[in-house]
Amino acid sequence: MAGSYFVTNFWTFAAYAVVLFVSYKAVVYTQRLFVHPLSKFPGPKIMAASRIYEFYYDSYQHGRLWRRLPELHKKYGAIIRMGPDELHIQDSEYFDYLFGFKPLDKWPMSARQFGLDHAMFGTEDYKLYTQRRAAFGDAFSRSKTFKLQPLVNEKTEKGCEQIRAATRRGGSIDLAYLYRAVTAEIITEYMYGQQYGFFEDEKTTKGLYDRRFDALFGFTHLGRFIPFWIPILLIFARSQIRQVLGVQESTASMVAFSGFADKMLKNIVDEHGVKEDVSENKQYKTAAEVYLHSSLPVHDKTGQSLTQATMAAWAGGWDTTAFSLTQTSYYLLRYDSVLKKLKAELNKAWPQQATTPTYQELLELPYLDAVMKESLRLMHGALSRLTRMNPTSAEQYKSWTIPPKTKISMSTSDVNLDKSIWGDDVENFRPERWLGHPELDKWLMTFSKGARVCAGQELAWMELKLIVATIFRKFDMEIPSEAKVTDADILPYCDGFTPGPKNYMQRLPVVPTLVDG
Ligand code: HEM
Repeated sequence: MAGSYFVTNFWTFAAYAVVLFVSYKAVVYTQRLFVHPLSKFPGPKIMAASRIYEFYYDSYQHGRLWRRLPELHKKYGAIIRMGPDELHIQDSEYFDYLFGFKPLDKWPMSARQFGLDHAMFGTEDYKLYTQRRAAFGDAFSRSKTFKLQPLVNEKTEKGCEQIRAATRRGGSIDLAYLYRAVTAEIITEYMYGQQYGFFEDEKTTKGLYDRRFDALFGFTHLGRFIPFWIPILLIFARSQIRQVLGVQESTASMVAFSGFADKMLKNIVDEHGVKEDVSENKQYKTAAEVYLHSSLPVHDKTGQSLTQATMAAWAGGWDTTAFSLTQTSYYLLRYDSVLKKLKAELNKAWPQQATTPTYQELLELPYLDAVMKESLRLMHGALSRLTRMNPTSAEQYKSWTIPPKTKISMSTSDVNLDKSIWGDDVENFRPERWLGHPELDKWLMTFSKGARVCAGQELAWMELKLIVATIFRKFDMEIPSEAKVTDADILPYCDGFTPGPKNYMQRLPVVPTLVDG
């Protein structure tokens, strides 16, 4: 008797709960659609009511919202309501304005999407952000970057040695992997003062940029819906799921690297100590040391805070650059006329390949510059929309007044693919469009803009030019037809914040031969 009483009551309670939940949701959706301060803004009703549309395109379809948004703009205009509290604007002039030096916050959900609350990337508040950015001092400045040229050359030479080995055995080598090893070694040594062994451990290196596992579970985008889960997932569930699925150990190597970073940081702290005083005026070797000797409070320079701050800058500093290097090499090997022009310019500027050109010399080469800019334009930097929020005042976009606390998002890809700037062949790789047009530089948004512009862009530029010039001056290469490399292996397709190709992991096998002279 007591059992059936309990069951009856359970179902009554469950029915009430469902009715209550549905009524609550109906009230919320009605409020969002008809009473909300953003209800007058155009856009699909489903996006105004909930974030399910975003979830479908980004988590379920593995990062495809970035390609859907331009279609929505075509239908609804330059400003659309793309979430209950979010507006997305497609207007290159306005990008320049909003992402300039306005003291705006970042939307908390996008700031925390990788669980890096203590890093620059994860900092919402504008003031705190500028303090954390200042903590890296001149570590990523142009003048400091110039001093890193021997480091870049040394790691590039290590890469060349691997290509030479491939020529000796008459086989192929995967440039996508090789570039990751080069850029990861550069940023690891510059950040932590030690090598990790990316060249020696191909499996680990590939594990770091293999996005299949993340795509399967939609990790990158889940972080924008449930950010507090991400650190926990990364530390525990990831390795559990990996074991259950029998996925290769290399997919967990980010965790392994984190352990390595902690050890390096401990060494640095033991050696230098953590000080709040920056007046010492000392030449610090690594970016982590610069950070440690900043005026940030001690709690920002110890434990998880220190690991996150340095790991975030480290993580932003190699796959991005290597993705762009791989994409550039693919374009060069696909467009013979572009390759010939570049080689002619390099051969003239650098007649003896046994010598090493300086970065300053490479800066004088217009065609190299045009090739790199064109490849970066089509790479976009971040495929995810970037967000800003004014916590206290309204923002104005044309006749639209945007209430305070509204998330305003914009996409670098919208500017990089704006036909009114680049012309109708905007999707094509055509370096010539840059020649004699310095006014176009302002529209290259791949490193974003203003106060939160990519901190490492000077280092990225130096790596891109030195590595491409060196590899293409010293080697001829071709993509073996049996490797069946297509755009799906190389070009930006999935938004994993930074770009990923359709097949989740870049690969570019090439058969190299040595160039004479
Ligand atoms: C081709 C190479 C690169 C591209 C396309 C790129 C692109 C970007 C973009 C678009 C952002 C802005 C993200 C945002 O607004 O949330 C960013 C931020 C950042 N980048 Fe890069 N990056 C590159 C290389 C590097 C390198 C070599 C470093 C070296 C340390 C680096 C360090 C950072 C850091 C620390 C941030 C965070 C700044 C912040 O959150 O405000 N990046 N990068």
